[in-house]
Order: sequence, then structure tokens, then C-alpha cells
Amino acid sequence: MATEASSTDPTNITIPSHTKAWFYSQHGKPLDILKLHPNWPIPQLKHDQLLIKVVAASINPVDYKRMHALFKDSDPHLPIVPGFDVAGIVIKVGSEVVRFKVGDEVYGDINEEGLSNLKSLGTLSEYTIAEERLLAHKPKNLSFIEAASVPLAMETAYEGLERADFSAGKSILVLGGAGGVGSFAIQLAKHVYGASKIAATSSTGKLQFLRNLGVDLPIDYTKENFEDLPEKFDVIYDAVGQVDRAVKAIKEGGKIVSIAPPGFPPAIFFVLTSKGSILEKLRPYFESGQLKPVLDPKTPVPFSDVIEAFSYLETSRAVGKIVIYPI
Ligand SMILES: NC(=O)C1=CN([C@@H]2O[C@H](COP(=O)(O)OP(=O)(O)OC[C@H]3O[C@@H](n4cnc5c(N)ncnc54)[C@H](OP(=O)(O)O)[C@@H]3O)[C@@H](O)[C@H]2O)C=CC1
Ligand SMILES: CC[C@H]1OC(C)=C(O)C1=O
Repeated sequence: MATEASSTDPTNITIPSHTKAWFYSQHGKPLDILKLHPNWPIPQLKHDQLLIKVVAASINPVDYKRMHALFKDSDPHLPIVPGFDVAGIVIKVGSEVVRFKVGDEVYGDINEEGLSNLKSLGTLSEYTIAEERLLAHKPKNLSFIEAASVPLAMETAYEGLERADFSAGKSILVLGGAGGVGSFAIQLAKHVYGASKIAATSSTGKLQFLRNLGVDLPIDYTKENFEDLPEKFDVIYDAVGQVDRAVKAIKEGGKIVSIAPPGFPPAIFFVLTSKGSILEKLRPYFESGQLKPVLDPKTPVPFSDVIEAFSYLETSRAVGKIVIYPI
């Protein structure tokens, strides 16, 4: 909802100066610190930025980890509006923007670096801002809810496979296959890279979900240890934080990538860099249906229930992504 302080753009779209947004001004549990602000100020657009009406936003573990002050040294000063992933409609463009125009349907992760130079105005807001290079045109066959579920998790999955030099004919073990990142890593390995064999870990109740995603060897971590299996792998994608065990399951000359602390050598530990170009590159795979968004059964969660959404995400039991909609 635009406020009385808004202005009217020549395209006759009302440009708001403030927005309703979830924010926190102290660290702690989402349940205790998240509040709804009726009039959060919207910063002036920089030349390479776009102002987006948020239609849907997905939440990620980094959001609650930031609330728990795990990254307070790299976080902007409080208060902060959390949220990295957005799918929405462009309502204003900066003077240097060339790939997008007002009215375009876009999606992306609005923080270029996963843990540094983070924006104070995140995506759990009616409006948000992002640089052109972080965004892509929403695939026409994806709803806004589906599109919002993709950016951070998909871009992390993709960057990890690239860092591991994954390629056709190689085998891969995904630790944490049912999560947001793991479920995309499996899909990319199968449909984009041409894996020879895909193994993944989950608890008992998610094994069929893994099979449906295309996993050849689902491993029930409540019943067996992946590192005790005779099979070793060319690449291991660790989305849980099990590098100490992964080193016993990797082939000679194989590569381990890790995204969950305490990643250490020989694993390649990284924090994603958000790139709209990755989403544009993967668009044909989404449009053909080879890549599919994975939505947790609780999705969509209405804007008013963001606190409950984080409480569930913090259980580390989500299947795919939790998306906030409508906003
Ligand atoms: N470095 C980076 O750039 C990034 C790091 N991350 C981090 O990576 C991790 C995963 O992120 P994301 O996928 O969004 O998380 P999710 O919250 O989506 O993961 C939930 C899933 O994790 C699975 N899981 C939990 N524990 C285990 C386990 N011991 N073995 C196998 N599966 C398990 C659960 O399945 P089940 O119920 O069967 O256990 C559940 O389906 C998080 O720690 C996150 O902070 C995420 C993105 C970027
Ligand atoms: C240090 C890993 C950290 O970075 C992101 C984006 C997370 O979700 C993390 O846990």
C-alpha cells in the first residue's frame, strides 16, 4: 500500500516512499524479535537498481541465522528487514538499467554476497530494491510463488557444482538432499550436468521424495552411515556440515564442496554470490519442466504468519522451500 508521502511516476504508477515490512531491531529468536513495521522508509534508487513490488518472497536459513547474531560482524546496523529471495513486478528503474522496464515480472536474490554488504531493506516487505545484475525475468510458466522459491537455493546449488568441476558422467552424493539447496543440487546434477549416478541422504520419511527428484541411491541417515557404504563418489555436495565424514566417502581425486559450517579443507567451503545470469542461463530448463521448484507443503504462508514460517524453517525439517505469499 503506497503511503501519503508517495509520488506518481510519469508512467502513472504510484511510487511509494515507505512500505509495510517485517523487521528486527535486536538479535534473538524470530518469535521474540520480528515485528511488523507499517511505514519502513524505502531508500532512493541508485542508477543500477530497480524498485520491485514484492509478490512473493522465500525465506532461507541465513535469515534466522542472522537474527541469532551468527553473522553480526558483517550485518548492517540494526534495524533490518530480513529476506533475500523475491519474485515481483518492476515499478521503477534506475537511469543505468537496460535489461528491465516498468511492468516486467522479475525474480532474484537481492544480496550479491551471502554474508557481506547485506541490504537493510530485505524482501519480507511490500517493496524491495535490487541491482539489475542480481535479477532475471521470471519464467512465464512459473507462478510468483514458485519463482520466489528458486534464487538463493538454486544459485548456491549451481555455484557448488561449478566449484566442484562437476560434469557429465560423474557420480555425486548430496548430503541433505531434501532441503532447499539439496533438492536443487540433485535436479541440476541430473538434468543440467548429466550425472552418472546420484546418491542423497535424508530421513526415512523423505526417501521417496528423493527418488521422485531423480535420486538413484536414497540413503536413510537414521539407519545407515553413508561413509560406511562401499560406494565412493566423484563429488560430494555437503549441505549439512558433514565434511569430517564426507572425506571417507570421496573417490581418490574427487571433490567435496560444503555450504554449511564448519566446512574445512580438503572440502571447498563457500558462500554464494547472487547472479541473475545463473537464473537466465537456467530459464530453458525451467520452461521445459526439467527443473522444477520444490515447495514445502506449508507453502504458501501469508505475510501475517512470517513468524510461524521461521519457527518451522528453524526445525531444519522443511522439504524444499517455504514461500511467503500473499504480501
Ligand atoms: N554457504 C552458503 O552460501 C549457503 C549456506 N546454506 C546453509 O546450508 C544449509 C542447508 O540450507 P537449506 O537447504 O536452505 O536448508 P533447509 O532448511 O532447506 O534444509 C532442510 C532439510 O535438511 C535436511 N536435513 C537436516 N539434517 C540432515 C542430516 N543430518 N542429513 C541429511 N539431511 C538433513 C532435512 O531433511 P530430514 O528432515 O530428512 O533430516 C530437511 O529436508 C543450511 O545450514 C544453510 O544455512 C544455505 C544456502 C547458502
Ligand atoms: C557461512 C554459511 C552461511 O552462509 C549462508 C548464506 C548460510 O545460509 C550460511 O549458513
